[in-house]
This record gives sequence, C-alpha cells and structure tokens, in this order.
Amino acid sequence: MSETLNSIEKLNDKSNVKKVIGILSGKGGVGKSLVTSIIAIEMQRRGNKVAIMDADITGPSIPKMFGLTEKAKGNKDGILPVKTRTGIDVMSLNLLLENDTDPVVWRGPIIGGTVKQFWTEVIWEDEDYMFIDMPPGTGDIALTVFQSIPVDGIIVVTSPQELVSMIVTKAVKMAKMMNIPIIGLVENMSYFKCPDNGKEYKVFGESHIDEIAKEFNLKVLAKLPIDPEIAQRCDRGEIETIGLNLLDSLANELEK
Ligand SMILES: Nc1ncnc2c1ncn2[C@@H]1O[C@H](COP(=O)(O)OP(=O)(O)OP(=O)(O)O)[C@@H](O)[C@H]1O
Repeated sequence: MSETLNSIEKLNDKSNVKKVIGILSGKGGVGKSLVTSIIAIEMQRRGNKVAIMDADITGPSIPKMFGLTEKAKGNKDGILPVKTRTGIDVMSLNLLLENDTDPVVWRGPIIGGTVKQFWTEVIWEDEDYMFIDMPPGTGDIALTVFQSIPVDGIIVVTSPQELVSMIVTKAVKMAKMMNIPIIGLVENMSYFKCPDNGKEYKVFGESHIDEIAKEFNLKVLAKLPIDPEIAQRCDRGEIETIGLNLLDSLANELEK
C-alpha cells in the first residue's frame, strides 16, 4: 500500500481540487461518460465549481456530449481546460488532438502517462468536484489512475446486460486494494418507459443490481432509463439541456 501512496502525482501549482470522484465501468458502452456528465451537471447546478477529466483516452466522448469544438490552450503555467456552456472545466485528449477522429493507437504506459499529465499539467482552478471518466474496465490503466491521482470515491456504472456480479466484485476488490470507498452503484439502461402506455419494459431482462448491492453492502444510487431523448442530446452536444434530478440521490450522497 505504501507504494500506492508514494506514487501519487503532484497537482499543478496553480490547481486546487477539493474532491475527486472516479466513474468506473466493467466494459465500454454502458454509459460511464453519460453518468459522468449528468452528475457533473447536477453538482454544477447545485452551485459547485465542477471539472471533468476525461481519462477514457482511447474513446473520449465527453467533448462531443458537451458540444466542445474549441481546442485547449496553454500558458506558461500549464494547460487550460475548456469550459462548457454552463462553465464546467473539461480536459480530454480530443481537446488536444488536431483531428479528433484520429484513432489513438498508444500503448498502456503512454495512455497512463497522459492521464497523469491531465492531473499535473492542467490548471484546475478551485474545483469543488472533479469527476474522472475512467478508462473502461478494471485493468492496467484504471490502476494507474488510482495510483497516481488521489481519488476520494468511486461510482460504478453497470447495465443489466452485463455480468454485473463479476464487475462489481472486481471493482470492490480494486477499491479495497487502493483503499478508496465505493460511493455507490448506478444502473444505466435499466428499463424503457413506453411513451404510449407509460409501462416500463426491462429491455435487457431482469436486473440483479439490488441483490448484488446488498451482498457487498453498497447503495444503488440510481437506475436510469433508456431514453432516446438522452441519446439525441448526447449526439447533438447538448447534454447540458437534460432534465433535472436524474442523479439526485447520488448528488445528495456526494454532498454528505
Ligand atoms: N440511458 C440511455 N439512454 C439512451 N442512450 C444512452 C443511455 N446511456 C447511454 N446512451 C448512449 O450510449 C452511448 C454510449 O454511452 P457512453 O459514451 O456514456 O458509454 P461509456 O460507457 O462511457 O462508453 P465508452 O467506455 O465506450 O466511452 C452514447 O452515445 C449515449 O448517447
């Protein structure tokens, strides 16, 4: 464990970040970036100064969801994050690449190094909360992030079609190894509410999230529906116009 603590990187001299929350998932495409964005928006609406670090280096989707087209600039002290329409500070590889459709064909250590640089070289000014959109999975790169950045808590995003039990077990083990608490679980794409009859359909089958949460003594902090409106807003870069209160209980938990 001492090795873990020793490798924590130093934040840029001009930065000040009060709380760092990592958003983790078992695999790609379950909505980790969506949950990162919604919780960041919610905390910003509650009057906090909020940052998002997009550590999903090979599949960065945060800039697109927020409709960010401007590239990040730097000054003598470091790299400046790009501000979203509502003032959330964002850093993502796509804000640095000349052409954001270029694939990132980097090996693990380089990716890990880039995430470290997002911590040490970006100027994160007076952030109450930083949300880190983690690389998918509980492998090498996620481990690097946890070893080099002082993460205060983890949110695990799952979807009903995953092997939730295995993913949560892995996340719990990783969190224990790193001595970081799991704040809770969020299940995305839990159900679809039919606009015609108001009925809820479990498109991906029955969820087991409640049993698993109980087994590990964790909280299920939200179950998000499949909502074409959400997908559209993500695609149009208008995530900040999303309806209120989707992740209210998670936001309450963070403010405790
Ligand atoms: N609840 C939902 N309803 C409708 N669309 C959704 C929902 N959750 C996610 N999506 C859509 O699915 C896509 C993938 O979501 P997202 O990028 O958040 O996943 P991810 O887990 O971060 O994936 P990756 O790890 O590949 O970046 C997005 O385009 C988003 O619009």
